[in-house]
Amino acid sequence: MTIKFGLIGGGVMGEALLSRLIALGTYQSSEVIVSEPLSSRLDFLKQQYDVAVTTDNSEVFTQVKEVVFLAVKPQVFSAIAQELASIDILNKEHSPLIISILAGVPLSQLEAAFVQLPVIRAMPNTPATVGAGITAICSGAYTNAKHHQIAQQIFSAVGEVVEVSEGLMDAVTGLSGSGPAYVALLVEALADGGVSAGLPRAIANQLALQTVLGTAKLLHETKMHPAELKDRVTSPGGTTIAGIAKLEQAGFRSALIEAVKAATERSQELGK
Ligand SMILES: NC(=O)C1=CN([C@@H]2O[C@H](COP(=O)(O)OP(=O)(O)OC[C@H]3O[C@@H](n4cnc5c(N)ncnc54)[C@H](OP(=O)(O)O)[C@@H]3O)[C@@H](O)[C@H]2O)C=CC1
Ligand SMILES: O=C(O)[C@@H]1CCC=N1
Repeated sequence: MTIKFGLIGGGVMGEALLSRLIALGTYQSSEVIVSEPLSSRLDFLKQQYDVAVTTDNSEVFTQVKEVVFLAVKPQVFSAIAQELASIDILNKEHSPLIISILAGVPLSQLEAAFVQLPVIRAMPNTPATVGAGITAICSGAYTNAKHHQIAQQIFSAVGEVVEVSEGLMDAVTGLSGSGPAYVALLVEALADGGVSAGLPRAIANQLALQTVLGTAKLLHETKMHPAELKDRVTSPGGTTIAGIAKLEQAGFRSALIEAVKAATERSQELGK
């Protein structure tokens, strides 16, 4: 069987993508190879997804025909680029498409490492695990319509896809890439508030989670502006405006704006 998809870095995001791609049949298990340094992790991925595994990244490059998917930390990118510099990828019969989800690492660095290869930089997020992610993609100089279609197919398997210019990728990282952590914090804090107000923990967790899920669904399905929804919930002299006044006093909106900006700046730093 031809190896079509090679994953370098089978950590949180690598596995999230892998699990969906196999579950949806985008790639068969027998068409996938995963490279990871930790043998216990490799054993797990092999057992869970029935894919070929290796500790040698160069094996991925020499075997893969369609896509090499980079899902390592940005901090190890230069080591990997050096490791692969000696491999004659260009002289392979089929040059693979390189897809990188590394925060911050720009197309210029990727294209310097994978000379004349088609490269797509992408930023997915963890809801990809359940098919509810959103991924922004931007394409390098050597990509064509076919590469574009492959990337669209891969990321559509895990949620929505948007195309942006590369200059916006760090901002995407600060918002939707990191965003699931902000929302998780929100859910946890809402539940804590409920417990503080006397609710049993399990009920508070359920109320908090379904409130966030339901609100997101309502906004998504009706396309209502968030400000309009806020106005609809806020009865004059009622409970919600009392809660909102406290949030404004604590700088809730400002904290979120600053969080997205700080994460964007950190993404920019990771690319230097
Ligand atoms: N987590 C997220 O929500 C998102 C992450 N990203 C990006 O995805 C990438 C991966 O992040 P994440 O999955 O969270 O990180 P993880 O640490 O979970 O995954 C990275 C994996 O790469 C492995 N690895 C380390 N060195 C090498 C190497 N030389 N060759 C092959 N594999 C190696 C690690 O193994 P070991 O643990 O043994 O070191 C680990 O399993 C990052 O670049 C991040 O910016 C993008 C969008 C969202
Ligand atoms: O925290 C990080 O650096 C990665 C990138 C986006 C989400 N997680």
